Amino acid sequence: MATKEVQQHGFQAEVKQLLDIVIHSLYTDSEIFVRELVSNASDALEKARLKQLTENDVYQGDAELKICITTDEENNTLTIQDFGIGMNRDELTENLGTIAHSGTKAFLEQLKEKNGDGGNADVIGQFGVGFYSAFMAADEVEVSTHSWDPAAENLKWTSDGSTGYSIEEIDEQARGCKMVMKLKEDKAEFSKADRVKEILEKYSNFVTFPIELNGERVNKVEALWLKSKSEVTTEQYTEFYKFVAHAYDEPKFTMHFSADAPLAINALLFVPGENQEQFGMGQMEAGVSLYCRKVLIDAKPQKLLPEWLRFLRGVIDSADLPLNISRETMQDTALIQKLNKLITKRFLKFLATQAKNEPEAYMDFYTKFGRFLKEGIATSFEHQEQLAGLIRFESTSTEAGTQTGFAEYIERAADDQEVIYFLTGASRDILSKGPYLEAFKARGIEVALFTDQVDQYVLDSMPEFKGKKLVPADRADIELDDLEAEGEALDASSLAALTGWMQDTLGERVEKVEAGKRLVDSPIAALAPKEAPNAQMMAMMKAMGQEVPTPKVTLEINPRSEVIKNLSSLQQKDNELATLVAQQLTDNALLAAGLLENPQEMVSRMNDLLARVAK
Ligand SMILES: Nc1ncnc2c1ncn2[C@@H]1O[C@H](COP(=O)(O)OP(=O)(O)OP(=O)(O)O)[C@@H](O)[C@H]1O
Repeated sequence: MATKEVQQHGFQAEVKQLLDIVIHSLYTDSEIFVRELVSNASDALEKARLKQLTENDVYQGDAELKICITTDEENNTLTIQDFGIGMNRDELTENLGTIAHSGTKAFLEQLKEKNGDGGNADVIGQFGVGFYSAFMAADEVEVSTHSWDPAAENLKWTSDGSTGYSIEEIDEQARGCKMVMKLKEDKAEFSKADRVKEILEKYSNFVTFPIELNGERVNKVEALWLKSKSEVTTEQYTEFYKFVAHAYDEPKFTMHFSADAPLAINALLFVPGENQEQFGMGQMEAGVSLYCRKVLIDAKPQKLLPEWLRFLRGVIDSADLPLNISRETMQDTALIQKLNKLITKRFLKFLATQAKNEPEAYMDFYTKFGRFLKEGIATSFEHQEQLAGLIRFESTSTEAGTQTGFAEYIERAADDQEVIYFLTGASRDILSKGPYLEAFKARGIEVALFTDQVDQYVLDSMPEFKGKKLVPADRADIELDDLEAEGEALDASSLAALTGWMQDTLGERVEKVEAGKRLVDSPIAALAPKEAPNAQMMAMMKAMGQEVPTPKVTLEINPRSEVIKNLSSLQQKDNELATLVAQQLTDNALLAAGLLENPQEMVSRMNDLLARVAK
């Protein structure tokens, strides 16, 4: 036959960078390349199985879905062959010449960030680098392949993992991929059957397809999720998690349950040990696969669970699903919606139990994954109440650093307290020093303190919890009981004169000035109107590039405060100085509320005031 053309290609720059890391500095544990390649083979087989269900014409449609591994000590090679989906020419270039998948990209970014402090090991532990890991053990890798598509060519991809690769057409190739690793001299261990068997048993026991090593079956196919809980050990769960999630950490929580009604479900779900989004690696992809009686329907179904549960990993198997369901039509079926609702409820109930029975583990989970629950509150009305019960926060009734929940808040509150008070801000310390809490403290009313940037947004989308309205403690319209306050107050007529004068003096700066009962120690507080966004919300809107007009506040003055009393008499004697003091008090109140727009003006006024005092 005629000689076939060999195409030469260069690697994308990122691939070169990755290969360099993989080959020179990455793993001491080079054995993991076997797992990476077997897991790719298993993915390819799952894709082939789906093609067989959905396509009329699949190349070698009756090929057995299995992985065959061969060791050759004499030639120092290891061969991993699958009869999966294979690759055509474009796919070879795309998949084995560039880095398109998120896992590896994220890995490179993390590495870039951490470079310099020598702390690569912890980053590396969290990722797999997929196919390219073959070059940890091999000088040269050959991938011979035929795609599922009958019209595709028989191809061979070859590379030494340095600058590029070649692709040539070959005569015959079974469907799937056959990877031949020409092992490095010092990696000859991987051409030994016993060594490879040991690795396969360690990592690939749960692979759902048969794995044969030199013709002998090595893995036990275990659909762990179909077993009963009592038959499964913690180690098995952990290994299974690592396999399905391509993870390297230990699961934080494992939820294994089955139900017969209203749907037949077997689910095995894991909360990972770490939240990858916390490492700034962009949004995670959904990671719970959908099976029907052990047959994979979709590895990453988008609507099987709400988006805010994208951190979950694992398997949901429902015998009620039609087997030949296609990905496109599956997403919106009533059945998927039912599964979604049912499993979400069940999982939230599971979390509530964890919170009760294992509060420490729950808090650790909450610290890492709490943002997802908040996202749920803001986007998923249906589960809001359940989610709200899982939210944790500090409050004026907890020690600094100790968190509580809404249910406990209600338990502690007086029977006639109809609402839940809260305050949002940058930190507990800042909130405690502000003017808003003192009125509540004086009356023994608990205020929940929220200090995460997203909290205001989240709380705005949650009007109540168990029938109790959520009320921000810095709003002007809060009515608190009268309190017998200590200290002599300014008399009524002076007070009326003072508020009137301040109102005129401050003009447009404020909505109104009034004497209030809520202040105990502070002379003055700026209260936001009921409907206005508060300071935290405004900061968030500004960060998102939105125009946010500063709301006009109501100033509440404390008639028992020394400054206020002095201001009242000063105003009679020295209107100019009194005006400076009133303006300054206003700025102080706005500053405490996080609403001060123009601090420069305040500084020059302060200097004026100081000059007068220091005379
Ligand atoms: N045995 C195979 N059969 C078919 N396609 C494969 C095979 N191995 C790899 N590929 C293709 O090459 C792509 C890149 O593989 P690689 O192992 O580098 O990353 P990945 O498996 O997508 O991601 P990761 O390993 O980070 O989870 C795969 O997404 C897949 O499309």
